[in-house]
Amino acid sequence: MYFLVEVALKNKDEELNLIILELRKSLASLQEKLAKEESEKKAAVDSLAKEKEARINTERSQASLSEELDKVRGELDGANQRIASINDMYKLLQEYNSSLQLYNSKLQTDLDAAHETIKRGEKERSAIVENLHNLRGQHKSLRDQLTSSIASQDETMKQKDALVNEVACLRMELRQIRDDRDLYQQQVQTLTAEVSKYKELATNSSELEEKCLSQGNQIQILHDQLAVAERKLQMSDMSALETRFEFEGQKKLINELQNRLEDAEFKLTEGEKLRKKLHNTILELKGNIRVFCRVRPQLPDDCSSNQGKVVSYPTSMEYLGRGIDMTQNGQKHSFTFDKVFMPDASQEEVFVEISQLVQSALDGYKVCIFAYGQTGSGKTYTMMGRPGQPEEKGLIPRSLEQIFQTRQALQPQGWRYEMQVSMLEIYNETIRDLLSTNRDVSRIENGVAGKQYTIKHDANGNTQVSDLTIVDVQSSREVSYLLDRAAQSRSVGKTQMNEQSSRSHFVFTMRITGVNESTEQQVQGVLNLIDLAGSERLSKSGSTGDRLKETQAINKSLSSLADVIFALAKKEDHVPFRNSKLTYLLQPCLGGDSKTLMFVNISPEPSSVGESLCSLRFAARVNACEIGTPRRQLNMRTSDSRLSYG
Ligand SMILES: Nc1ncnc2c1ncn2[C@@H]1O[C@H](COP(=O)(O)OP(=O)(O)OP(=O)(O)O)[C@@H](O)[C@H]1O
Repeated sequence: MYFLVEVALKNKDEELNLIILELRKSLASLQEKLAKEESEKKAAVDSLAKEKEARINTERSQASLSEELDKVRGELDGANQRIASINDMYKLLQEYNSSLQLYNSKLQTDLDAAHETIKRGEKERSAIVENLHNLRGQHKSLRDQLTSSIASQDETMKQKDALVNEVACLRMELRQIRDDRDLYQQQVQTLTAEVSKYKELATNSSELEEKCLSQGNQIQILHDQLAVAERKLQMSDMSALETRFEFEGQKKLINELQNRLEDAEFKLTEGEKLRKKLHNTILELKGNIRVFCRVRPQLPDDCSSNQGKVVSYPTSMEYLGRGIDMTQNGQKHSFTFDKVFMPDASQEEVFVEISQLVQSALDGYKVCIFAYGQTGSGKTYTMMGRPGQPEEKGLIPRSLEQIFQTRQALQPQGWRYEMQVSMLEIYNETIRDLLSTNRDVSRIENGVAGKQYTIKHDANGNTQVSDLTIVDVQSSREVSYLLDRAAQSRSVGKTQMNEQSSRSHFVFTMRITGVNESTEQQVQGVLNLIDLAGSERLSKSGSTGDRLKETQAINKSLSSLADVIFALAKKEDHVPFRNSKLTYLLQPCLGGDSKTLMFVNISPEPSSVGESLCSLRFAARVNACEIGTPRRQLNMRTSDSRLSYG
């Protein structure tokens, strides 16, 4: 029993040991699990802490993101607004673009039409010229016919006179004969009475009968002669009448031909005017700087040379009035410009060619005319003319007269114009105000510069020179007075500083503001007339000291002008306008939307042929320079604006 209990206990003990073992195992695994879970829990707590931190960070960043979002939203709204305004602007630009395209195509059609009209004009002109030639031929032959008919009429008249004389003689003879006849008839009557008396007395006298017979025959002959003379007289009257009719007819024909000739000549001049106008329009559309060349006549002071003539002009129709040939060392160099004025061209003829350009300053364009050429080639003569000789007034006084006359003529159409002028010179790269009442301020004393004038361009392409004297003017007489004052101001400089007027660039500016009182339109035009200093090489001028400095300054500004022209011609991105005062001042005229014309003045002297060739080559480059289409400054009435250059 005890054994059994012991076995049972042993079994139980084993069982319990097994259970304990199992429990231990499970405890170990539980402990392991617990440790794992604890580590997991720790990790979870860590991660929870991290998450919490992350959440806080996220919340923070969410808050900042919300802020940013708000900001971005604000910016987005702004951007949306900007996009809307850009869209509006885009639309506007598109509209503008399409209107520009329309305008462009209109201009193109205008250009084509202008070309067509020119072609037509040219054709008409040549037809008219041919017609005129034929008419002249007809006119000449008719004139010949007329002279021969006049001669034949004279002859006939003479014949008629002779016949009239003859008839008068015959009439006298006839009268005589008639008297004789009457006498004879009386005699015959008395004789017949006697015969009858004698017959009555029955005595026939055969002698008396014969006499009577012969006298009757004589009377018959005289009657016949009279009839013949009367017929002749009638015939000569008729032929004189015919000649008179013919003469009247030819006179009518000649009058008619003369009228046709005048008509054709009028048409020819009108056609020529139209051609010029269209040519100008084409040039404006092309946007080139126009160049006129003027050759001055030989002067008594010119040193005569045995080299012969160096300047000649082509006579072919194509180049007539536009071509010039310069011969150097036997080699001919040919140039073509918009117009070439020969030495005999008068100031009036030259002005006629630029008057339309001057006119456009009143229409609201910026106009710039400048004269370029070597010293003594006639720049000042062209621009200012000869003082005290009204016939030889230059372009500046003539332009002013025209402007004031047109101002008067436009008054009935409601236009009121205001004019302001300024005059300056650029001497040794320094601006001098020629209308300043305090002359010393702009002068260089002992190498120390006086008042400094600065040039500024505004966004509208208008140029202003600070502190420059600007004078309101009402008549061309006032401007003439100011021109005289400016000339005096220059000549004062000349005596005090031993300089010559030609050693500086002279710039005359007139700003024209026009308002139409009925349409409220406003135009702003500018007229710049510039007499440049003479271009010459240092070697030729032989300058020293102050003169050398002047020549160097002139050469610098003129070569800057050339650089600007060449950069424009090559369409370079950078145009060095700022390299000299002159080019900076002229920037709107050279690089903008103004109508610009250059006179290249040439001396006919053989000793100047080198300088002349340089000037002509420069002018040819200028002529090829495209500066864009001129723009008219036209808007509705605004407040007053002060003078500017371009
Ligand atoms: N077309 C012309 N007809 C008659 N005389 C002329 C003509 N052109 C110039 N002259 C005369 O030639 C001389 C020199 O002319 P001008 O003074 O105009 O030259 P310039 O080019 O202005 O010289 P500078 O550069 O020295 O000022 C003057 O006596 C002038 O009267």
